[in-house]
Order: sequence, then C-alpha cells, then structure tokens
Amino acid sequence: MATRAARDLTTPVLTARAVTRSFGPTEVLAGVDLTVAAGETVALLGGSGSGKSTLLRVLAGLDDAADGAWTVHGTAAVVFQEHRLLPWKRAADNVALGLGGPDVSARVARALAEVGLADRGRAWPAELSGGQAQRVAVARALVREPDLLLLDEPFGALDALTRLRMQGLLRRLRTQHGFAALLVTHDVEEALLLADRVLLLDGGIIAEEIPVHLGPTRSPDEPAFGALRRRLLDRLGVPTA
Ligand SMILES: Nc1ncnc2c1ncn2[C@@H]1O[C@H](COP(=O)(O)OP(=O)(O)OP(=O)(O)O)[C@@H](O)[C@H]1O
Repeated sequence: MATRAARDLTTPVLTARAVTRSFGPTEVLAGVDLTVAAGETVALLGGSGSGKSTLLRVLAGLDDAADGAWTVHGTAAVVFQEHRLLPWKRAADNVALGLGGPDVSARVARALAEVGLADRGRAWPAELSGGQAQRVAVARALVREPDLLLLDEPFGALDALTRLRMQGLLRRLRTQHGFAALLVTHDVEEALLLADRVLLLDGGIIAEEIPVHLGPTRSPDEPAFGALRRRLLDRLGVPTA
C-alpha cells in the first residue's frame, strides 16, 4: 500500500490543547495538552479510570461534549480493544466498509494480506479467532492509509502470545507505512516495547512525559528497559521491590 510520501513531516499529526471533559460533577480531563509528531508512537499510560479512553474518544471525534482544541492533520483511524466487526458481514466487507472507488477490493485484499489474513476475506467474524478478528480490525484501519492510528488497548483482550505477535505486527506495519500512533495501554511493558515517548495521565492532565531512548530491536532484558519499567511502575504506584 502506498505510504504518504508527500506528507510534511515537520507538521505534527495531532495537537491537543487544554482538553477538558467532565461527567456530571467529575472532571475526568482537566486540561490535557499533547502533540504527536508524524511517524511517532506515543503511549498514553495511566491507572484505571484515569481518563485514557475518554481522551482517545475525544481525539477520535467520538465525544462532542469535551472542551478545548484538538486537531488531527491528515487521516486518523481507530482500533478498539474489541474488534467491533459487523457479524453479518464477511471479513473483507468489514474492511471495505465506507470505502469507495474502483480499486476497493484490491485495497482490501492488500490490507488483509498485510495482517496475514490473505485467505480469510470470505470468513464471517464468528469463524475467526480473537487474534484474527483483531487483525481484521487492524486491516480496516490500515486500508484507510492513516497518518495517525488511535489505539485503545488494542491487544488487551488477547492472550499473552497473541498479544506479542500483534505487537510485532504493529511494529512492522509502522515501519512499512510510517503512520504515527497514540496507544492507550495500562501495560507498562507494551508501552516500552512500542513507544518513542510515554505520557502519564494522572489527575486529569499529562503529569509526566518520559522519552524512551531504546533502539528499534528493544528487549525487556536490557538494563535500560528495566530501569524505565521500574520508573513507570513506581510512578503508577506499583511496588517493584
Ligand atoms: N459515559 C460515561 N459516563 C459517566 N462516567 C464516565 C463515562 N465514561 C467514562 N466515565 C468515567 O470517567 C473516568 C475515566 O474513564 P476512562 O474509561 O476514560 O478511564 P481509563 O483510564 O480508560 O480506564 P481503564 O484503564 O480502566 O479502561 C472513570 O471514572 C469513568 O467512570
């Protein structure tokens, strides 16, 4: 699939300023500022109920009750924890949903091949494993050639092995396509495996920003990885010693 070579890489793909969102008297987002650069992967980490999913929904345009200013420069696509495939449509038709043009079936076939499901296009969602269904959800996002992927715990419902495979898939697709990603996760290891930067959401704001200076072939066995993991777990109030 063609990457967007013409895109201006100096313009951020996402900027958000002073984003607030309350539910009744509870202010869940209290003035969030963040920027995601082109091609960058940013993990959004925070405790349960800290507002990660709320923020992602706002940025994805799925919540119109928030205040503040946020802009996606380019095309964004969202992948949720649940695959959200329509059960009455075959895998390929789920990927094709909302697309137009004469080459839709070729684009869909290419996207399915890229997630390793070239031969499953005619399958019904109920015939797919959890991991396969989530791959179809990734293909549905990929086929839109996004500049930014918004990922809300995309592998959270998968078993540990499938999760590792999906993380590898995301890394490969990111290298091939060059999209930026904002990844909501509460898995510190996942954040460190995938992200260039980790943002900690706490008290309704980005309370801390941690650059992840690890190489592309990073491993949890590296001392620097372990040090960052301890720092993040400590910040999240999880004892490590
Ligand atoms: N539609 C809603 N109505 C009322 N309260 C809501 C609604 N959506 C979210 N909240 C509240 O906002 C807070 C943040 O929720 P959110 O789902 O964004 O947290 P999270 O950080 O993604 O949590 P988790 O990691 O457990 O998924 C929670 O207290 C939640 O109860």
